[in-house]
Amino acid sequence: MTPPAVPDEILGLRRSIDNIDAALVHLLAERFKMTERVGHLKAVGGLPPADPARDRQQIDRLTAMATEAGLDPEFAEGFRAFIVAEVIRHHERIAAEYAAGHLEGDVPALDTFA
Ligand SMILES: C=C(O[C@@H]1C=C(C(=O)O)C=C[C@H]1O)C(=O)O
Repeated sequence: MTPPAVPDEILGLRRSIDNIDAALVHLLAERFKMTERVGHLKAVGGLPPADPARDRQQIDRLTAMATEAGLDPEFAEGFRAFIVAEVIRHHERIAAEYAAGHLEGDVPALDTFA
């Protein structure tokens, strides 16, 4: 049996969902450019990849924002933790590259328009 046709309203909503997904991908790409540079600056400055105090601030801020926005704060925290875990992996790799002498002290310029 063929399923019923997808109603026009759902098709319209999907166009907006696609736009939002595109914005999320672009925002995440920009965020990773910032955190990549933070990773270089931390490695050169002798700072550890993870910063639990900064994490605490972000959890408190995002939990409040999510609650205010009507987004499940547990979901928001899971999403934040997922991204930060990936950032910390990047920072550990960058630090290891400096430690192995594969990177010198020149921190690559921030390229937000690439
Ligand atoms: C990017 C940083 O490094 C880590 C990653 C963070 C993030 O992705 O927001 C926040 C804190 C750190 O655990 C930072 O210290 O700002």
